[in-house]
Amino acid sequence: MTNPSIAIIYYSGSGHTKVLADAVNEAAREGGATTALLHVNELTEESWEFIDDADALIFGAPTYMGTAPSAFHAFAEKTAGRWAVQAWHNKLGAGFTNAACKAGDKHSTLDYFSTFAAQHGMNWINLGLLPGWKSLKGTENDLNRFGFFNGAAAQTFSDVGIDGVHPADIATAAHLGRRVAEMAAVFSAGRVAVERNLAPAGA
Ligand SMILES: Cc1cc2nc3c(=O)[nH]c(=O)nc-3n(C[C@H](O)[C@H](O)[C@H](O)COP(=O)(O)O)c2cc1C
Repeated sequence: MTNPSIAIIYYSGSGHTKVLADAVNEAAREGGATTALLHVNELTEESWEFIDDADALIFGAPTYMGTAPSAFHAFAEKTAGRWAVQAWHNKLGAGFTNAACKAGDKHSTLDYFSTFAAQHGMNWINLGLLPGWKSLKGTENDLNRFGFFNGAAAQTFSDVGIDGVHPADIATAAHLGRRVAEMAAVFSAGRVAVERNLAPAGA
């Protein structure tokens, strides 16, 4: 059985979300996946081939004006031809976002990513973590410190550099990468097992 392949397709304006994308990518690799980290503005024919062949796509972008940035929407619109023939049907999908405010309408961006995946007939993998920082025992260093379920959500102050991305958010992003790698392996193995069961006896 081959390793599952995962494309991390992201946008980052000033580099904050790239730090999270790197964490997702590294964790997915450590989880046994073959990965490609792809900026939406730098997609080549090879990138598109990797995306089309991948078992899972992880979408990442900061939240701009309550949704993903226009560059990500431009990427999404370029996939309309694939949508028309459901070329990504049954791939796995997941997402992460980052914003300056604690809430910052990050929810809309994650919802948008999952809707985009649903339009393509993909299966959405959620974050799979209980919320952190929700009682007096919790701290801002908890995993999933903003209590999202649909994906990984981070907060980075607008006046800091890439060193200012919070370690708990980096760890939460890494969790998502590991989880998608694990789910992609389960899904690929399951597909092989189902196909074997469906094969005519003696085949
Ligand atoms: C045009 C624009 C719109 C933004 N809109 C939001 C927003 O709706 N909510 C929010 O909390 N932060 C917003 N921000 C802040 C960014 O989400 C934040 O600075 C983020 O860390 C940038 O990530 P990046 O360095 O990967 O581009 C906005 C920033 C820009 C440039």
